[in-house]
Amino acid sequence: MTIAFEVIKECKDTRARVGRLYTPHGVVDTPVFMPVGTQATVKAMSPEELEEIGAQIILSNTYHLYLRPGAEIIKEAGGLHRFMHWNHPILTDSGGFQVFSLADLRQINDEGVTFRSHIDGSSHFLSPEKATEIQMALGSDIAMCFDECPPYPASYEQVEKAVKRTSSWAERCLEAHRREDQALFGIVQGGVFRDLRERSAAELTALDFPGYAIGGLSVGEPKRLMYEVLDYTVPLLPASKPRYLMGVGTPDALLEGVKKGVDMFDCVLPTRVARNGLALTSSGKVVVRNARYARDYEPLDPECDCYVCRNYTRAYIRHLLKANEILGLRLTTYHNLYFLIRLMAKIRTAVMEGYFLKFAEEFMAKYLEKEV
Ligand SMILES: NCc1cc(CSc2ccccc2)c2nc(N)[nH]c(=O)c2c1
Repeated sequence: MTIAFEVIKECKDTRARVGRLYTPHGVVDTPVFMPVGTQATVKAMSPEELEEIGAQIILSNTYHLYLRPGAEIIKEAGGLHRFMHWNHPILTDSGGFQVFSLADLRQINDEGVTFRSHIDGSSHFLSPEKATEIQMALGSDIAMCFDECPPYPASYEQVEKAVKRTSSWAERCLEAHRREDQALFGIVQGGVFRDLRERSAAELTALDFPGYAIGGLSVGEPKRLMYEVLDYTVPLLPASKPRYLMGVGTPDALLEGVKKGVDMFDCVLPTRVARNGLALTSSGKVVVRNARYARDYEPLDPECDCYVCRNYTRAYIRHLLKANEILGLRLTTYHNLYFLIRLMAKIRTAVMEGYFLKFAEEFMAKYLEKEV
């Protein structure tokens, strides 16, 4: 069995649950936040720092690694774990989403997608079979099906077409998948249309994947609409299998997603906003680049016990960011990842000890969406 999942504890008053995901490269406690390492690195972090922060599993990207350095090089290097010196679980996305969001798409049809590389403009073709072969070559523990994620807003017909393709492509991925030590997850599409979500979930669960992702959300729709779709989509997925909500990871969305029964999350937010000098803290977002922190000798988050908050001040980190010093980006990224990974650990404890709903309410009362 390439992957196994067990539910350890269910929450009484919500769909939240604590689980354990067994993969060839180790065990993952869920709910889990997965740092994104698109080009075989979580930007500005070394694998040792990721371990120190408590990262259990990281994400990487078929689209990017296929274009550069190429799947062959990574395969020759012994696979993605060896290549990037990360000896814990890795999940790779299938590349479809990145083609739509990054490349200048030349054509999409039932066969696959033809696109021009965002790096050098060269022409390429990705199909369910090719995306599956690339992920087998990379050797990730969890590979994702090649899907079509429609934009938001999109017409019912557009979303219906994407559901049909996503289901047909899922069968082709399953057919092409040949690695016993790698799990292939299905991805449910359907936009914000309930009947299409139901159809997509029915067609994918009929294929009996070891895990399921909910795609096509956090693509620009209002958060309350995303939550509404989650409310009726999560129950359509088998309770005994892991549920992964793709591309979602602000603190409020993590809490809401856990409450609705989601086990796995990823988001570029913590690393991306760090590059803009924004720190996630228990009282909300701190834009540490702002002049107001020039003489602030407090840590990024006075309630955080991470290496950065124990040793550096806002004033120093602001100075580094203003001076475009690499250490500024590293320290802000380290803290942001620690903050989200620590939040997930607190959530797991709260579910285990039966106070998750109270924890969620108290956290949200303090974590103001606005900048502090
Ligand atoms: N914005 C949400 C989102 C994000 C990702 C990317 S998640 C990711 C990013 C980098 C590395 C690994 C996974 C998606 N990927 C796929 N395949 N389908 C989606 O509908 C989708 C929706």
